Amino acid sequence: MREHNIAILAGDGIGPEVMAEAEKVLAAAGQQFGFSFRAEHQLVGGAAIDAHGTPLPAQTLASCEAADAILFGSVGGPKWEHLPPNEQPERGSLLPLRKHFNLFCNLRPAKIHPGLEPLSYLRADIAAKGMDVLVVRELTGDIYFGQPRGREGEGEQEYGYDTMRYSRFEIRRIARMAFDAARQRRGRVLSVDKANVLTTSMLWREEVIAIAADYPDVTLEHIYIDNATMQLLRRASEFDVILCGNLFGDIISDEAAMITGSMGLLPSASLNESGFGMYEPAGGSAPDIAGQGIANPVAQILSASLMLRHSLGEGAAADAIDSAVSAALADGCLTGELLAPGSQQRPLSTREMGDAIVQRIKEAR
Ligand SMILES: NC(=O)C1=CN([C@@H]2O[C@H](COP(=O)(O)OP(=O)(O)OC[C@H]3O[C@@H](n4cnc5c(N)ncnc54)[C@H](O)[C@@H]3O)[C@@H](O)[C@H]2O)C=CC1
Ligand SMILES: CC(C)CC(=O)C(=O)O
Ligand SMILES: [Mg+2]
Repeated sequence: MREHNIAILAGDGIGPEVMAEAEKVLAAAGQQFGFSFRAEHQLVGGAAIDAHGTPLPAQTLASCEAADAILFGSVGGPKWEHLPPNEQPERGSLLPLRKHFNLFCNLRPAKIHPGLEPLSYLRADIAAKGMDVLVVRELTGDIYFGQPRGREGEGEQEYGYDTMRYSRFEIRRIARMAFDAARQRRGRVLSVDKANVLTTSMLWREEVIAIAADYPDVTLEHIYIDNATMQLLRRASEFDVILCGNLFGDIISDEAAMITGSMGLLPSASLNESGFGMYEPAGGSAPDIAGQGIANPVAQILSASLMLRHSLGEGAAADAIDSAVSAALADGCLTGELLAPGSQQRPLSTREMGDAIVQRIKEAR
């Protein structure tokens, strides 16, 4: 039997709740498709601060380094917001993990599944046309990592600053990922920038155009970020691959999630050049619903599916998970945030949603 070695970092808030369901689904898929896992569970983020005084303990990093892939939940929450910025869960664990493993390529696939249009926050006639986008977000550069950054001055004169920065190399590298992905899809790349204002974006646009020359079969268009957020609402069905820097990709992927129906539906894969990856929901630790057993586990489960596909060579099992998720949703298995206001339907708990997906994986063979 094939054995995969994975590091599981559930993190904070809803992280552990949805991770438990992803692990159940992985075990069921392994049983069906003849593989098993050696999983190391490690603390990260606020949970690691509470236990070890640091958001990314050496032991957690060592487990990740030894693993074939990392399955990540989410980190952060009000409990740790008083800490100095670099010691908080997000800047002290998530961003360093992305940088440490050079996970420059973040893939966020967002789709309105046929039949699930009513879940979308789009107007019905627009949702009816569907949406199937892949946000390709650069993940290790931009204003999230650029130096210098800081705070200086005092009183009313105190100011904060960050540096938006991209090298030609970084832009070309992520642009190639987007064009390659478009070749496997509908052959269209929409590059998002703010080249009417930002110097970084001017370089971004120049380099994306240069890379496009190697992909004559792919159509390239450019759009400013402000217009992109509104066009996505107006004509979501026309978008294919959306290529973005780190900041704009962060923003537009949350919008794409809500077009499918919920933050809790959007998975992501963060990959480096050798195909090593960390897999995590696009959303965060959702402190507003944590601890209630009501979070939607689908984004975590679909992230596990992306892990099987991109890092572990288990494409058939990934297909089975994706189909089971679609089938469960189509059968009306819905967690609370997916129900329309005033709906009389009983929402499924996190665990019941996981069970519904496991059941459909087992029935599929
Ligand atoms: N990758 C990560 O670890 C991320 C961490 N964060 C952190 O998470 C914390 C909360 O951030 P927010 O801005 O509130 O964003 P969030 O994504 O955690 O939550 C935004 C909204 O979406 C809902 N939501 C998110 N996931 C859901 C799920 N699986 N099922 C149902 N509803 C879901 C939440 O209940 C909330 O109403 C912050 O500390 C933030 O820094 C935020 C984004 C990503
Ligand atoms: C800490 C943030 C950069 C995480 C986030 O919002 C994301 O990756 O989508
Ligand atoms: Mg985000």
